[in-house]
Amino acid sequence: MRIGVVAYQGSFEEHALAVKRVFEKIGKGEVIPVKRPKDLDVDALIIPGGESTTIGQVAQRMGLLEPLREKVIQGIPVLGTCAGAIMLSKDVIDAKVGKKSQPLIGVMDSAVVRNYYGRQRESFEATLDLSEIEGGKERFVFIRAPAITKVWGKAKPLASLNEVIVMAEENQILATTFHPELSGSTTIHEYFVRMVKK
Ligand SMILES: NC(=O)CC[C@H](N)C(=O)O
Repeated sequence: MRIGVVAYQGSFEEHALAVKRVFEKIGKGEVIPVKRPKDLDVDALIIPGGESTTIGQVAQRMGLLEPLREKVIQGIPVLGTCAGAIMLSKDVIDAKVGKKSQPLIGVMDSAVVRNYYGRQRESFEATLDLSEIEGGKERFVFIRAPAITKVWGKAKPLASLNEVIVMAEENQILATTFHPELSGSTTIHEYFVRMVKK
């Protein structure tokens, strides 16, 4: 199994490490940094947290955005965390400035509000109940996190925090508003690898 991690900006190295830890457990697998369309020869993709405007603009400039969107539409499994979840969502607004145009993949039936938690709580830790993906209660970090304010169609919520959706999936798309790659736990990455195997 080859998992590609979009590697322009943000926490792509931490994602690569988390995936490598899962691959060590199951005995095989390769992590590929994805920067150009030619890097897209992979079985699954991760779009990391960072700054969604930056990741989107660089992806557009590198000619990656269109082929990436094509791949996701064709059904490649994809995990988007934080900025990655923003990139995947169809409906994106910023908590402060509202609608603002930015390059997106825009395929998931979800509405996202960027920087939802505002200034005081720009970054915080919270305990999440992962029972929907056969996990327990774990602590995760939220960094200037968005919120998934709505899902529709085939998208369904997998975890919430104070009634705000923090993890959702739609077919082979998995989105989290928090940073599983910074938690030291590999529960989310293991779940994603199981999705890829299906
Ligand atoms: N940690 C993150 O990925 C933050 C996301 C960032 N606030 C954005 O809107 O793109």
